[in-house]
Amino acid sequence: MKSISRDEPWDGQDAGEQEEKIFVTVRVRPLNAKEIAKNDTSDWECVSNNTIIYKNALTERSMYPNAYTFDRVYGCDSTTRQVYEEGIKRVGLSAINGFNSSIFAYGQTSSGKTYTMSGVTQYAISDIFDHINKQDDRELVLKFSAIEIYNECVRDLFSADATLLRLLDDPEKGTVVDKLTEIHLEDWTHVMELLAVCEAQRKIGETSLNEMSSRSHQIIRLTIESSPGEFSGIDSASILTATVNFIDLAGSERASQTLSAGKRLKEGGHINRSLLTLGTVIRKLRTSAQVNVVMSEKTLVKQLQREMARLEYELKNMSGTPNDSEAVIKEKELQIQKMEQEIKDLTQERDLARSRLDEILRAAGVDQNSLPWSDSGSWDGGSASGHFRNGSWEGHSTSDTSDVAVKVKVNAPLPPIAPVNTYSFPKYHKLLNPNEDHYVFDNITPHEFMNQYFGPDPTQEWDKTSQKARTRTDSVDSCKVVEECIERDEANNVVDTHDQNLNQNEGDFGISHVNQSPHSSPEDVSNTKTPSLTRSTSCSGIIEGDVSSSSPVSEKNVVAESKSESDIKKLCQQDSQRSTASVDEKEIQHTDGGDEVKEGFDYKKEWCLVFEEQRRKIVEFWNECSIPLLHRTFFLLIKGDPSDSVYIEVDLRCLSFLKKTLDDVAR
Ligand SMILES: Nc1ncnc2c1ncn2[C@@H]1O[C@H](COP(=O)(O)OP(=O)(O)OP(=O)(O)O)[C@@H](O)[C@H]1O
Repeated sequence: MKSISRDEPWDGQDAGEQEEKIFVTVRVRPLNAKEIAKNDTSDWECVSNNTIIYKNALTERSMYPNAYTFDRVYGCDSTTRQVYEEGIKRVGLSAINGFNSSIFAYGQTSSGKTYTMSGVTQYAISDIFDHINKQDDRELVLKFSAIEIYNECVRDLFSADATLLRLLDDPEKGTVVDKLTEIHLEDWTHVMELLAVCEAQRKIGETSLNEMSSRSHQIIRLTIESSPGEFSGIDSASILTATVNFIDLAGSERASQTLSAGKRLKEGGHINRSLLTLGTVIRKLRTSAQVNVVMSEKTLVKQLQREMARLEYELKNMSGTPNDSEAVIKEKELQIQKMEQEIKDLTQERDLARSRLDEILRAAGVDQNSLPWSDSGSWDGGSASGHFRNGSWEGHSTSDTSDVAVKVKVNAPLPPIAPVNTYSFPKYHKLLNPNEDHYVFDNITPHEFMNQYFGPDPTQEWDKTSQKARTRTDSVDSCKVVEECIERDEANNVVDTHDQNLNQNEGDFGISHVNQSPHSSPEDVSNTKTPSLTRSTSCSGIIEGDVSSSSPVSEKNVVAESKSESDIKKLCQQDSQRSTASVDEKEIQHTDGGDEVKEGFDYKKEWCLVFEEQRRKIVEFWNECSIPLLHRTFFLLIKGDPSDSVYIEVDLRCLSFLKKTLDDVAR
């Protein structure tokens, strides 16, 4: 049972003082004779004045709450008088004060709507009559009309013929029923007669659930016209009108339960559809969405349009403040809007970064003329300067104690994962800082540069993998050779300022000075001697120095063939001249004696593993971040050449940064 009341007040009442409210009550019908005979029990129980619980926790309903709260609930021992007095009366009588109001009975078939509504209607009209009799300053006229909506058709319950009525839109009154009979109420006996006619005229039918089931929606409308009394002195033209609707809706029903077929089934379809529409319209009114025109065309909704408008007002202005759930929904909507905006901004930033990166890579390829985009998996040689040369990697290694640079030439390709101070990015450097010959960017190493601009290295985890791969005995051996060579040079005090200059000017594209890096620490230094570092592992035991040609390389050989400082200088110069020489990956060249030591380190295998892992990760990121196809095509250029590792790393960092940002936003 639902009652609504609101409209213009009269009798000098202030609308603001009037409480506008939707009052919802529930009444439980007692078991009928049939149900008692079947030993049925009621599933519902009123546990307080406003809470009702569902006792039978069937699996079907286990998803739903079992306690419901309303303005008022009434058990099966309640009387209609009680139901009327404790809530509905105030709403019904509000029409006397100029407030339009409606009293709905809504519920499942055979739940007792007609039983309760007929009683409520009588009590309300009776009370209105009483009030009119007491009123002396205004003249009140009561008009009575009744319609039923049956199978989407409107019928006048006081019309002799069965002519269907049309609904018209009046600019002032809203929806009106054309040619509807309105009867002036004379007295209480007259009321009872009219109510009896309505009952007799209304379509009822027998279903398995209700012998006298209402098959139509019934609306009894009582219109109260108030005009100033003969001696009131107020302008007689000011007639005020208010209406109260008593709406007994047909009950919703399941065809399976009502066992309806044929005509009953058709009626049931109309009833359910119209009730569904009514519910949808009310729900939409609440969310301030515009009610669909098609829905408004439904007869029941159209007829109740004024009530709908009032309902909308009530729902939106409930006690002046939105209820909790509405506030939460609004808050969430705002959050969603904000997040959508953030995602939009981030997407733009990402696209911008992507296009810049693409430009950089393109430009780098043009400038260097040496991008290894060939299937051969190795560098072609050519004009590559600085760090990469003829498929080799060159750099200077220094000890933090002596600052002596020992030039190391590595024939093996650059391993894919480079720890701190081991990568160099001549291409980026040249592009971003073309006037500088050194990779150092405001005194930061390329790796720091990468960290600064592309975020932390997402491949740190893979370092472990690659480290594992590199901890093979042969790698260890080869690294030992490098370390021993360095130590040997230190021991021989081959310190020369010229060499230092040489180191700074020529070789810094390679290994950065450990003691120059802000991140350098004793640990870093010691790390440079572990096989896990790129410098060591990628050396593949190839040292431009006095390394014995015998294999495995022994300490003895290294010591015996240590270089003098002039030798080192010479080596550096030779190296820089030999920029176009082709070098076999698996050969070790001794520049002094021309001896060749062949090593069988298969770094390609390792690289393949790591490359596969990186590629997998990149594809993962693509999918997680919904990277556009255009960007993905960039990866087609990466054929798995170890020297591509720098591009892969850049890509990974960008993607991981993007992923992290998106995750943060999502959180
Ligand atoms: N509170 C009540 N006390 C006693 N009997 C009741 C009560 N409510 C309903 N009944 C009885 O239950 C039966 C069904 O009631 P009613 O016809 O009012 O249901 P309804 O909801 O209008 O059904 P429908 O939607 O099918 O028209 C009737 O016989 C009615 O007398």
